[in-house]
Amino acid sequence: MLQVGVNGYGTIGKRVADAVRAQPDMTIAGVTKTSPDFAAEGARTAGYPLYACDEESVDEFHAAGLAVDGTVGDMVDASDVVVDATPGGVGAEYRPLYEARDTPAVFQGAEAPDVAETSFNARANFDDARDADYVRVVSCNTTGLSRLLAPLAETYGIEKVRTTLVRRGGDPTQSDRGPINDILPDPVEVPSHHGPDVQTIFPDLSIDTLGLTVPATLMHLHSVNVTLESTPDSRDVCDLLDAESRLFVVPERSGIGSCGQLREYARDAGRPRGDVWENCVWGESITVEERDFYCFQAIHQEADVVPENVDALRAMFDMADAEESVARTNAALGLERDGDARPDPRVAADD
Ligand SMILES: NC(=O)C1=CN([C@@H]2O[C@H](COP(=O)(O)OP(=O)(O)OC[C@H]3O[C@@H](n4cnc5c(N)ncnc54)[C@H](OP(=O)(O)O)[C@@H]3O)[C@@H](O)[C@H]2O)C=CC1
Ligand SMILES: O=C(OP(=O)(O)O)[C@H](O)COP(=O)(O)O
Repeated sequence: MLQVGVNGYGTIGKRVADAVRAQPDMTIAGVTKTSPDFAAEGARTAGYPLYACDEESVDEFHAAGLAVDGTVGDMVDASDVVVDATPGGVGAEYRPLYEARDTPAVFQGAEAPDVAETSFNARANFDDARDADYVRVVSCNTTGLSRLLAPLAETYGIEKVRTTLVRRGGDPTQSDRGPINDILPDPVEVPSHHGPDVQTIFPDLSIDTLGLTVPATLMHLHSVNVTLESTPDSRDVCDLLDAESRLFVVPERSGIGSCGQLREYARDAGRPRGDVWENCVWGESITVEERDFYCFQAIHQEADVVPENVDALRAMFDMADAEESVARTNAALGLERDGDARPDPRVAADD
């Protein structure tokens, strides 16, 4: 069993911890918190060994009646590998501590790419992380784009990608973020940072991205145009995408027309926290005109990178190949095609 420590038990860290614990070949050695709040209590209730970020906060945890097993360094000592899910930039500050203890680590998307030996997406470049000590799982938006572009590139070839990313203003817990009544070019520079980030996965890809931020917390929504190197039929592309385990091609007959309905669909299916681990590509939006492919896809920012972190661990420790790891992760999470009885996207509402 691979012993995994999670440094930073926030939005991503707590989900990664639960996903790791669900796997047959890895377990949680511990999680860290800076403050003894409800999430720290939740970690204790979940049965995770809990560590404070430093000696000062150990006292705070004890004063709050929460037992801790030590500090971050103690957790690293108890771990074969750390998933660092601290806020952007903090992970890079921790890398020397991981190195000093000879402990590999997985970093997240807000870290600069050079925090790690390679950036990672299970569908696109699993093998690049094989035997690496430091790996960075790309951001939720970059993960979503990589999953969509990989099958298109392999099957049809890609000449150029143009994408507008409608970004959620914050996560549901982030009441200090916004906007609350506005629409922002964000970042205002063109291209946005997402294109270069996708190029950390597909180095030779020609891609332009624009970002804007809206008052929503549910999901990001991408408007995608890809100029292909061949001229497939829209139905063939729909079938190609539908065959991908982490792409949910939303069928017309499902009546799902919004991000809110996607999240409700996940809650109805009993998904933990109502998480949507897959990209959600609206089937009706999949259109090919000559060599131009178009679609809308929604990305649940709190969830899509979670299975990717699990696969990154397997790649680093050579525990499975890409196909086997993705299948194992999906099965353990309940992200399987048959398991969630998702309707066939090719069956229209009036068929
Ligand atoms: N939220 C999102 O939409 C997505 C985020 N990511 C990436 O994941 C990473 C984490 O983001 P997210 O989970 O949203 O962030 P959160 O703010 O939700 O969680 C960060 C966690 O790190 C802890 N922390 C803060 N400072 C330290 C420190 N010095 N030492 C140890 N722990 C610390 C916090 O502890 P405490 O709570 O006690 O303060 C908190 O538990 C970022 O790189 C982000 O870009 C990737 C995809 C999507
Ligand atoms: O951490 C994230 O968003 P945030 O930095 O806006 O909180 C998500 O991964 C999205 O980031 P991105 O829009 O820079 O890809």
